[in-house]
Amino acid sequence: MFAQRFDPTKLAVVDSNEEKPIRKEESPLEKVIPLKRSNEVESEDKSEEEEEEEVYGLQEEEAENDIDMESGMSSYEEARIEEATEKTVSEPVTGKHDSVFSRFQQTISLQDRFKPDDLAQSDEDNMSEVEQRPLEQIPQPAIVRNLATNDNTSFSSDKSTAWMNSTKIYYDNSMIKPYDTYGSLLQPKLLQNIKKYFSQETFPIQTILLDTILPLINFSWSSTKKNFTRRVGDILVNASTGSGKTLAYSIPIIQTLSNRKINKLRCLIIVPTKMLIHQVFETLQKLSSGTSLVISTSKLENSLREEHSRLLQVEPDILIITPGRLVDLLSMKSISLKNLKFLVLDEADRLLNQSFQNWSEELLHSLNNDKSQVDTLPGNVVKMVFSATLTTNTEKLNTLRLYNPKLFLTQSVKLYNLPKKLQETNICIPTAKSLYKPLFLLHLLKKKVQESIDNKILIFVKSNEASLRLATLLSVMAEKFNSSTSLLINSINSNNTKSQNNKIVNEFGQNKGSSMHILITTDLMSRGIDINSITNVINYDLPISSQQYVHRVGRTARANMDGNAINLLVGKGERKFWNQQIDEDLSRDVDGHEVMALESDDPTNEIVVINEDEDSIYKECLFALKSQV
Ligand SMILES: Nc1ncnc2c1ncn2[C@@H]1O[C@H](COP(=O)(O)OP(=O)(O)OP(=O)(O)O)[C@@H](O)[C@H]1O
Repeated sequence: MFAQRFDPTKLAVVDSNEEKPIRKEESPLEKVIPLKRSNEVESEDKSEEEEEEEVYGLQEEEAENDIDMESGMSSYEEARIEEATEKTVSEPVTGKHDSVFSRFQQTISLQDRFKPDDLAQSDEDNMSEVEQRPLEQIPQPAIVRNLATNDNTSFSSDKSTAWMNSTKIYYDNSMIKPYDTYGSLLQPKLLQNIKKYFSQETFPIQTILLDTILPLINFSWSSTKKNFTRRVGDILVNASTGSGKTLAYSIPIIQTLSNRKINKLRCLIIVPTKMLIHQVFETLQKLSSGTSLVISTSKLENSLREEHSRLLQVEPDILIITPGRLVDLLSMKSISLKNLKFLVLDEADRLLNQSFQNWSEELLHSLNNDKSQVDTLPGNVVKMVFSATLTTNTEKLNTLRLYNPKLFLTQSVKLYNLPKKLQETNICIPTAKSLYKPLFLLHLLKKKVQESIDNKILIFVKSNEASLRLATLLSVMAEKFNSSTSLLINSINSNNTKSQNNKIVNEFGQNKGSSMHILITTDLMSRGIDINSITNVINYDLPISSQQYVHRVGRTARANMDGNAINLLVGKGERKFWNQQIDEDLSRDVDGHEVMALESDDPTNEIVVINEDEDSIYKECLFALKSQV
């Protein structure tokens, strides 16, 4: 009945026989992946969603039969899960169920012991964690990639067929050109808006995409509206964080639709979080200014009924929406996909990992139904799949039933690319000194203040509780160590209401002032958030995967600007985890930076040196914290 017990002693040891460059600090160990790692990445997304609802308080603002927008579950499903959860928890456990129930509790507690508590999940997640599946083998982790070869398809063994069948189009960071070179391919008004609101020059991913598909789009749209989508084909983009993906997909869409005569829903843009809806909307509004295009967003604070009537009154050309709300609108026939030409999945790997309500199947089912009236052939919509950590090794891309896909990527040996102006630093703390980690963080922040008061720092921790606790302790320490004037410390956590958290994020984005602004948050801020002035990202707690690392550090060094990522690594275990489970997957641009490692026994490393006075003041702060949190 329950998923097979997770036995940590049976960690999957994957023996990578292939010769691979042995890193100087790494002995020739076998690569070890915890049994649940691949699922953890999956559940990481669910827990982020749950966290999102919690932190943004989406649940309490739901109208009666609306849905949890982030989780994507309809109220019906939620009720079922709650009922099942209540039943499990409140039902008196009679004798005959005792042993089953206690085994279930043991399994959960055992899994939690081995799962970073940032995956501390709400009941729904635990319910989804205990999948109703026959007692068969738990899916083994994906085969470890052989990184020794230079062939960037070296990990092709675990790639989806969609990825394998795609036409690969490589680009590199040198591909930058003035937008004026597209004068003959772009509507004059669109070109004017790009240069007015964004830039005179392209970013590499924009160059390669516009060079490849603008001629196709312009020719196909003018010659055959019906086969236009098949002439263009589907588009997969794997491009680093902050590389301008939003603009890359928005420009071809506005270029195509600004010629339309009547407003019909021709473009659906699906994003995983509420914050991203607003960000994409702003980009499209700027690009389409001066046109009659109708761009709508799914207002998550509106009730489903209001949204339904609004969409029936005015059909938008472009709708930006989260998966959960999309499924409900489709089931209520609030929108028709009959005229759809573009389907965009932004942060696609995160979206495809969101399994709630099986949104992708629901979407494709509705698309086939609605399209059956006008075009039943494959390739009747241009699907655009974008991410900095695009899923390569799951069947999830196949569920999209891609048509003649083009895959845009850079030549890199590893799985993910980091922004080329990102400087990473590892601060290695011996386990014996881990008690002083908050004090080392204060030393680091004071050092950043000395470098520049304009520093804006995002600190990632593993859970809501850690965010609240660290913010409180830091504030106490800043006062005791006379640094409170120069540090403005805020935290995103579930103790705040949704509007308080939104206000904190907005202030952090606009912060101008005499003190350095510090925001402590969990991974809900790691996806797509575009605050270009973040100068430093500090991983106070390590992320649980290289994918999460890429999105966290991608909050800085955006749009070709400089940025710093600092990782606090406690003990040999975290150093090994960083080397083997994070660093192994990362490509750094040829003219990018090398990772710096500050060793705690390095006398010049003032961050981890403590004098006696500091020691006693710090202990006073810990004591004071006990009374506050
Ligand atoms: N050609 C350009 N020149 C200068 N800035 C640009 C250009 N294109 C986009 N930008 C800016 O770069 C920033 C990052 O863009 P965007 O958010 O689209 O990146 P992204 O690749 O989607 O990042 P993430 O993967 O984190 O979502 C935005 O502020 C955007 O306005």
